[in-house]
Amino acid sequence: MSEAKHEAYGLEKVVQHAHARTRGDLTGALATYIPELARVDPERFGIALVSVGGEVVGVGDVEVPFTIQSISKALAYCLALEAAGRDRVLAHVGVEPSGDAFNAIVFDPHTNRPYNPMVNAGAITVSGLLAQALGAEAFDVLLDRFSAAAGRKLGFDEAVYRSEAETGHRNRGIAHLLKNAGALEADVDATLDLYFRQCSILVTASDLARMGATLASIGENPLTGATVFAVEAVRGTLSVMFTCGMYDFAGNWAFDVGVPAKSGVGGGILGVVNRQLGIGTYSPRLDTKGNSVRGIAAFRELAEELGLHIFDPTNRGSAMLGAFSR
Ligand SMILES: NC(=O)CC[C@H](N)C(=O)O
Repeated sequence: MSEAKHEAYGLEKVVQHAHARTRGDLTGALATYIPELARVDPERFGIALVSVGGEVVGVGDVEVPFTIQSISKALAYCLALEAAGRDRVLAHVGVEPSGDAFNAIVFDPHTNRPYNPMVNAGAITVSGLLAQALGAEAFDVLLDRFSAAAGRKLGFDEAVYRSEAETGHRNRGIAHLLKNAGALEADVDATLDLYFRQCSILVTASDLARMGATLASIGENPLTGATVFAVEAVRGTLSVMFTCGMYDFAGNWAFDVGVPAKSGVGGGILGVVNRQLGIGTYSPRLDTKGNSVRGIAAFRELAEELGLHIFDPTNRGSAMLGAFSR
């Protein structure tokens, strides 16, 4: 599409087209490791965009709540960089892509630390750092901060939390191995409790887009004006989202879509177009790596249509939204 045509169509039309072109892909499967995730409506599909100038576009099921799951890893890492400090966080969790599945039981052999905070081993270590730094208040602080990033008070799915806690033997195994390796200092049970709780926070595609916009505007929520995260923490978070956010699909994603992102097995993807846009998608059917099939397809379409790839010289996202006009 030419630039002129884009402007005539407007961003809403571009998003509508991305939704229409990708909604027919019914491949993939719901997560089934807990009954609550296997019960969600597989047809749901929403795409939401929020600019750093505060413009909002939503198409499809953008107000349907689902559990944030692994997308919490990105925001928890951002909070840990602040609460525990950069050096302490880096001493416990690396920043190298692992190339392994999200729940792999593998640590960096050079450091005996988890590879990065975007896979379970690293995220559990981050939850431990938060549990230590914030004590019994850790979950409340985390939920408040996630809520501030979304610009509204977020809820929590008690049933998902209970199921995660009851069935999370692999995560328990990982936590004990982290403790054995010295990467995890905090109490194993307190750490896992925080990890399972943070995975069970309820969000919508619109929330993810607003959270993304908060990261895109370097920590300030563009809709509320609140300063949610420190600049340094956002920089570190976006870096690991870019290199590790899509698990063992991260390289492919960086090549094709080219924006920092984080996915979760609840079906959400949060994407950040630096200094321009937050993008949130929801579609619960997952591919074999645990990423939303239609979410990936929608991001590919948007990246192509709007030139969102970090190295794409034809970026048109901000021009269309007037994102730099304020
Ligand atoms: N990839 C994910 O979203 C994984 C989250 C899930 N609760 C787990 O820890 O296994």
